[in-house]
Amino acid sequence: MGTVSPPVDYTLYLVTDRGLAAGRSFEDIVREGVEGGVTLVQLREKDLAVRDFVACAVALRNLLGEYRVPLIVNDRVDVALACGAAGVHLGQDDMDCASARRIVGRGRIVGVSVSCVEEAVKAEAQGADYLGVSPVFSTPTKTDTPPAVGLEGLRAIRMAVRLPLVAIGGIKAENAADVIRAGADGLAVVSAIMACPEPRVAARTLKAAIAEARARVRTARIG
Ligand SMILES: Cc1ncc(COP(=O)(O)OP(=O)(O)O)c(N)n1
Ligand SMILES: Cc1nc(C(=O)O)sc1CCOP(=O)(O)O
Ligand SMILES: [Mg+2]
Repeated sequence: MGTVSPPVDYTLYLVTDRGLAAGRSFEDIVREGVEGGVTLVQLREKDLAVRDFVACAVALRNLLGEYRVPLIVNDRVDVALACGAAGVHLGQDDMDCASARRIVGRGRIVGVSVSCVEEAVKAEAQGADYLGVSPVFSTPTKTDTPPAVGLEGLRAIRMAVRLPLVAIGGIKAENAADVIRAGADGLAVVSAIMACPEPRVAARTLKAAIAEARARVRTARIG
C-alpha cells in the first residue's frame, strides 16, 4: 500500500496565469502571493510545450518548497509526476479521476472540477481528494466553462459530498464571505492575485475575509 497524502490547507488557492503578469516577474507574483497567505498553488499552463511545462513546474516547486506550500499541476498527470508536485488538478475533459489515481497512487492529491451534483458524487466515488466547484460566478479569465453554478449550486454540492470544496470563478474579497457561507472550504483565485499590482496585499485581504467569514459561520453554528 502506498503512502497517503498529508492534509492540505485549501484556504487560499492560487491558480496561475502568466498572461496576467503584465511585464512583471511571474515568480515574484507567486512569491508575493504566498508571503501574503496563499496556502496552495496550481501551475496552469495552457500554451507551453511539455518540456517547458516540466521545467517551469520544477522551478515553481523549488520556490514553493521554501515556504512549504504544495504545488498542484493543472491538466497533466505526467508533468505532476515528473516535477515531484504534490498533486494534479483535472477537469471534466482531462484524464478521468480513477485513471489518474491508479497512476499517482494515494501519495499525491487529485483534484477534480465539478459543476453539478452528479459530477461531484462521481468524482468522490472515483477517489478525488478535493473538488473545484466551477465556475461559481462567471469570469472573463476563463469563458469556455459551463454556466455559473452560483451560491445555490455550491450549496447543493456541499450537501451531496464530504470532500473539501474549493470555489473558483469570479472570487474576490468582496464575495468571499458569501462563498464560505455557502459551504466552500477554500477559495481559488486567478485574477484577484495574478492581476493585482500588489499580490501580497491581495492575498492578505482575501485571507482576512476568509478568516472572518469562517469565524462568523462558527459563531452562527454555536448560537
Ligand atoms: C481549483 C480548480 N478548479 C477548477 C479548475 C478548472 O479546471 P478545468 O475545467 O480542467 O479547466 P482548465 O483550468 O484546465 O482550463 C481549475 N483549474 N482549478
Ligand atoms: C481556471 C478557472 N477554471 C474555471 C472553471 O470554471 O472551471 S474558472 C477559472 C478562472 C478563474 O479566474 P478568476 O479567479 O480570475 O475569476
Ligand atoms: Mg483542465
